Amino acid sequence: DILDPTVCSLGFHGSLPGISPEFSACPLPIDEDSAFDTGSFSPWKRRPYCVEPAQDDAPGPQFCLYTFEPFRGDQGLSVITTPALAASMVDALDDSVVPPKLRDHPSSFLVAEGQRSPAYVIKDVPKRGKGLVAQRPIKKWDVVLVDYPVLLTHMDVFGAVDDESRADLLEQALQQLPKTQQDEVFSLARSTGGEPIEDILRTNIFGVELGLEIPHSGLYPIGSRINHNCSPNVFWRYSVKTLAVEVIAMRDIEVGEEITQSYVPLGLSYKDRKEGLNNWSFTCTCPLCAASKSQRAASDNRRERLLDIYHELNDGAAGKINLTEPAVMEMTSEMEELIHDEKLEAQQLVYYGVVARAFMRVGELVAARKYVELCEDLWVRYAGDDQDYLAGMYQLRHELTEREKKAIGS
Ligand SMILES: C[S@@+](CC[C@H](N)C(=O)[O-])C[C@H]1O[C@@H](n2cnc3c(N)ncnc32)[C@H](O)[C@@H]1O
Repeated sequence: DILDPTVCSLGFHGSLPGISPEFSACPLPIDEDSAFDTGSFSPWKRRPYCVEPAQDDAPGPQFCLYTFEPFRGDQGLSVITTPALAASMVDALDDSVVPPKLRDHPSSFLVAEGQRSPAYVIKDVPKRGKGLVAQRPIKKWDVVLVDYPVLLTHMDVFGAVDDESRADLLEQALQQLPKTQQDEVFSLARSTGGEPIEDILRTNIFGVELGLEIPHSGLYPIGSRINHNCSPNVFWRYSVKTLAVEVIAMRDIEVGEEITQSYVPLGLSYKDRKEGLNNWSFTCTCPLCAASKSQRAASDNRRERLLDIYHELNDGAAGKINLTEPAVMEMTSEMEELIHDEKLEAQQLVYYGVVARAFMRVGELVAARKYVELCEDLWVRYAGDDQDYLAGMYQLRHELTEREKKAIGS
């Protein structure tokens, strides 16, 4: 569907050579030169400012700074990316793409005044600087907050652009934002020392995407206040169509409980988590990391066993080893218990998928259907309205339906 003119914001029509007239409604890439030649750089606030990648690197794309204002109420947004990707995200700047449920959320910048206050407060938490704490009970799957970025930066900018040009781009990117947002950014935590803007980014950015899964870093002023926990209670749901991050509860959260996410892949052992968190330059003080050595070792054992089960089910599903139906059932219930003990609810998503495939392999289609449905329900919740993420899931359902038809026919 890359040539569908109605989906400009997900394609790269602006950069396609010989663009035909029916696609002319799609935004074209704008860089410094084209903006100068045509005198137009709408919808951006100023003429883009562009830099080339460092000379030593293989020739790469030019990166430009674009600022849009007002964005989501009276906010601003600066984006450092390629001209083609900037053109591809123009639809996302329009408030009309934001679904009503996100506009009405108490934390949304677009919410009507006088709505209920957010479900969290930002306050000091011992040993972790500031953090988000629940100020009312939050139910599993509730949207805890909705946040929009102030700065999006193409990941290659951190490697391919020389230090001076990058510092220049980042400084201008912040200067072009409204003053209140600049103050907000400069009040964010710093952890690595060195040049302040880069330190703020290193401490607070999270990975998002623009265009067709092109990695960018996102600076989200409220989302970035959420501390890390090795058994987190929320996850981030990002939408490339709106640029919104929805923070969703993955279990019930009590009043006074800290709202936490995982900065590293879920389910890692203590040693691997520590290694992963090295990139963030802090020593984790979450309850699991702060637990006694023996408690940590017991948790590591459970996490390792969980991983073993995953591999065994996966190998069985792929036909690399022979599995029996009772073995799949036994591993499935052990898996459920381990996930519960380790508070790793978000992992059910991957485990249910592999359980479904393992049951299909041993010909237990009723159980396979149950886990496909459970898995599908979770995928929809994790992916939100973004159908693109669901393709793998639909493939699994399709395979099962074919197997069921064959079983009925035989
Ligand atoms: C994205 S910020 C989170 C918000 C930050 N605490 C604040 O005051 O704004 C990441 C920084 O928070 C602190 N932090 C987050 N999770 C932590 C944890 N589990 N243990 C210790 N420090 C943590 C670290 O200093 C880290 O560099």
